[in-house]
Amino acid sequence: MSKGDGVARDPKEDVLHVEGGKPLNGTIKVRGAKNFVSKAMVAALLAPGTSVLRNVPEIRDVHVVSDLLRLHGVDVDVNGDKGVVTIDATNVQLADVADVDTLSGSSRIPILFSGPLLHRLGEAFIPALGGCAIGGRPIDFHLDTLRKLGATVDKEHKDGIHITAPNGLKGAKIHLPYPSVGATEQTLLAAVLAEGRTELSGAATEPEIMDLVAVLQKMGAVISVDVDRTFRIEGVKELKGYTHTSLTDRIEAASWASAALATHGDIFVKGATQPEMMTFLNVFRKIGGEFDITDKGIRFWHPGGDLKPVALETDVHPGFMTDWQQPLVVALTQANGLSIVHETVYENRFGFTKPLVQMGATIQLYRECLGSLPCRFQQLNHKHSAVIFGPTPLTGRDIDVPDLRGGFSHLIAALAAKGPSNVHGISLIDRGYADFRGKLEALGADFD
Ligand SMILES: CC(=O)N[C@H]1[C@@H](OP(=O)(O)OP(=O)(O)OC[C@H]2O[C@@H](n3ccc(=O)[nH]c3=O)[C@H](O)[C@@H]2O)O[C@H](CO)[C@@H](O)[C@@H]1O
Ligand SMILES: C=C(OP(=O)(O)O)C(=O)O
Repeated sequence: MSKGDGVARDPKEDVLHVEGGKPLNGTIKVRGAKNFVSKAMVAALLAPGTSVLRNVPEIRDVHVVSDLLRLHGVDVDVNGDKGVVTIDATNVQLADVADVDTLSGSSRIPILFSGPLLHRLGEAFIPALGGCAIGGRPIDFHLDTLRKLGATVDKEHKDGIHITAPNGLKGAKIHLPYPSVGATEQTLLAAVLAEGRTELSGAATEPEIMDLVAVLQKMGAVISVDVDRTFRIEGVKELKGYTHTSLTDRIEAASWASAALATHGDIFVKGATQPEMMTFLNVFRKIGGEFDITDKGIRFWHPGGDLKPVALETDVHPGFMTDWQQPLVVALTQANGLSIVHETVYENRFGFTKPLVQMGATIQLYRECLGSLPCRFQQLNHKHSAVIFGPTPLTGRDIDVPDLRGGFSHLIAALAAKGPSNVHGISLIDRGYADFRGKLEALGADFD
């Protein structure tokens, strides 16, 4: 994640002193998904009128998207306590590009404004994007999709990438070379109001995308989904505002589950739901973690004794999510034997393991695909496979948070380690983990 995200911080205060070695025990509540809520907020831009989103987490990405919407003349009210965001997109205007650029540095969401702005205003700018620095994160699929729908993309414009569609967008046949979450959402947000039919094959089908489809359907869109990753979108003439409750953040839930394993703890994650977490739960069980699913949430705990190693590959849904990988790797440092993790979604998502090694973990990175199938990164020289040998005691130290999930992983490592750690750049975690300090307190962590 870009550290230039427009939030001024005093480095001396942006640090957590952690006294590790204590199990995390207790109950916490997880709200809506970072990777859905931000997209649903952009969807509101498609329709004049008011949209209401519930179960919204108090994370920085929500504020970034709120401010971006406001820069476009949209009325946004965020009630953090209640977790309700109300958006009135009756008025929409083109924002000042420099202002958007200043804000957009911490998130990848601004690119998703393209379709709605093209429909409402006939033009859009794509600012410099942020998001976690875990790979090159190109936007070629997004631009190709917009071109196929009839937009003109000018990469030479003095203010950045300028997109226009003076004659509106028209339905098209689009195939994604890889099931990209963002490019699938880009297509949905652009095609719902395009003239005619759009067929999107090779699409991603993450639960957060399906919740976005639910929101769009509430707004008046006609979208069908086939089992073979094909979406069919019948363009409609207009949409209206929606009221919707976000699905739970399955990444945050899995992160706390990993924290329970790594610290020998017992955490009840209120709000966690089984269907979106099935793949994670299978792996959690294979490692030796215990869980109990109730109507209110899922309890995760370390039952004592040895944890078992696993071999896993990250993948698009319904595979094992890449965003689950980093926190789980910390737990795997405590499993008895060799675990193998093949990261197939991002080419550069193991940088966070270096501080873990300095804390005592044994983790070796490989350029080869150490999985059942070669991935897109085969022969590309990226260290995208990790072999973790455990159990290794971890010792506290000074750590610099590199990105959102890597940062949470370092926090877990510090909590599992013997002795004190200083985790620097801790506010990066606020982008995706609501009130993590309050939750740590509720779980009995020793920190200040
Ligand atoms: C805000 C948000 O929802 N972020 C999530 C979203 O990111 P995001 O939508 O950015 O991730 P994508 O699914 O698009 O990226 C997956 C892969 O496709 C590649 N790619 C993507 C677009 C493109 O135009 N060209 C291209 O080559 C990327 O470099 C990456 O290797 O999905 C990821 C995969 O589940 C998650 O890790 C992120 O947490
Ligand atoms: C990679 C992530 O997010 P983003 O796409 O916002 O950088 C994440 O949430 O782990």
